[in-house]
Amino acid sequence: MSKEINLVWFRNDLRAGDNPALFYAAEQGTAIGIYLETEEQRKAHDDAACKIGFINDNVKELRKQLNQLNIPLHSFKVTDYADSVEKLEMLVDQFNAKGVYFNNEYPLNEKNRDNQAEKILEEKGLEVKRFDGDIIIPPNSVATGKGEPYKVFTPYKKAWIEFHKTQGTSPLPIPEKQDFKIDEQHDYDFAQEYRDDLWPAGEQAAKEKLNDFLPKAGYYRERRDIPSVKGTSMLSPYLAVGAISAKQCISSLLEWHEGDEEAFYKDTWLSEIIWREFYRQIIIDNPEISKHKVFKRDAKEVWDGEQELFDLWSQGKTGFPLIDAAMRQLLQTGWMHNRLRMNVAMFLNKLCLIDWRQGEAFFMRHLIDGDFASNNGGWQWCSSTGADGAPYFRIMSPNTQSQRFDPEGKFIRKLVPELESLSDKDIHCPSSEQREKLGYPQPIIDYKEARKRALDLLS
Ligand SMILES: Cc1cc2nc3c(=O)[nH]c(=O)nc-3n(C[C@H](O)[C@H](O)[C@H](O)COP(=O)(O)OP(=O)(O)OC[C@H]3O[C@@H](n4cnc5c(N)ncnc54)[C@H](O)[C@@H]3O)c2cc1C
Repeated sequence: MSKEINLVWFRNDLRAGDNPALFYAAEQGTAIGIYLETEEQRKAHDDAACKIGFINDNVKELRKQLNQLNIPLHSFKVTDYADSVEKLEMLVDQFNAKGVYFNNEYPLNEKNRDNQAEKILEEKGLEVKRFDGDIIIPPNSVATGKGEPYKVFTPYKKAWIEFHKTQGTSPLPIPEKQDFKIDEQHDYDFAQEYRDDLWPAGEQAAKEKLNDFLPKAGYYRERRDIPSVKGTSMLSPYLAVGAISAKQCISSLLEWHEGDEEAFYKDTWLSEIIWREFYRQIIIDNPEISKHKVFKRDAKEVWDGEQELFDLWSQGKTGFPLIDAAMRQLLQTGWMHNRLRMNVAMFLNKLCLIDWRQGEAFFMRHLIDGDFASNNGGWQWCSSTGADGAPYFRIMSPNTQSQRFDPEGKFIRKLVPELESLSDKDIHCPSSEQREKLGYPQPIIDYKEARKRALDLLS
């Protein structure tokens, strides 16, 4: 007797390992993979061309991986989320499927799309199964003593760890090879350019990146703030498209700690993965964030800076070497170091008084790891409007940060070559004459004045 067909609707979970929707669909019957590229929705969400290109290649790598298990993967172009639900309905009929399996996505548009798909498919008599593959502990697993969602990271992290101890860390394996003959597979190619030398696509490549990083995990705490050093994992693009799961990452981290749970739960890198979980829980609890609202309802929003400042910031022409180096890193690679993301965000928002939402959208349009929850969380943290955000008076000084985290100007020299010849001291803040001689812009703001203005407005 032939097994029932279940469609697996892939979205930001482009992997075969630790993929609950795929695993259980295959366990229950014959799995057929579907990927729907929503062109218009991507524009509406400001997704970067480099991220779209990376997704395209990850879909192709996933197809290769699945085909070895006799699981086909059909990819199609649709316009928006409403269209993707209609397409799914058609595919269900075409494949005579009994069920549709997928892993939840948490931003509001995606949640609405999924609820709509579930309703329509269930009305057609299909079995719809939803899983949580993008988060390690299921949504709403932890709450404060009053039963409310956490708004502050440290107690959230503590509760997260306690919950996690009861849950275990084993990721799901890849499904067993199925008995199915693949005929033709529909392929929609939406290739775009991205730095595939830095981020080769696929789950295998993601695992190799993780394995390169783990031996250095012991130095993460001391190196993670130095942009000239490869001190962080650079796994964010893979996590954003789901080529690797956060659970797979931390299970390897526990192995690296040789199963020593005490050391594992104290690990700084684990803490960063928990920040990712925290921001996901924040958008689950606060759907209005997906509609561009601030988390802290009483936060002051005083953003009336000149648009020209935004334009110069976005081109890496602020006259502040560290800020310009950071923005050029983003424009050239699609990625920016975390310390620099904080610096450029505070610079734009607090010192230039530009609405953080403009910076948030610019980041999405250029980041290969663009992720709504983490990006919004990061921007609202920096602008002091977010959950457990920086206090309003915390404004990073670009020159002090530059001296502290790039003391010899190694990072600046690489990204702002016109300053290469300057001494380690001068490179952080060249004199007016040096700027003129080297063709480097004068500072677009006076730091001290801008800082004072921000403090007056925000206090
Ligand atoms: C203004 C701003 C915008 C940001 N936008 C994004 C974004 O769009 N996408 C994104 O993935 N991260 C974003 N971050 C968080 C962080 O900068 C990146 O995750 C990190 O730089 C990625 O590099 P990595 O993979 O080497 O990180 P590692 O230091 O190796 O950390 C491992 C993983 O933990 C997660 N992580 C680390 N730091 C954070 C953090 N502060 N918040 C949430 N998750 C974190 C990421 O998934 C990361 O890949 C933003 C931060 C700020 C301040």
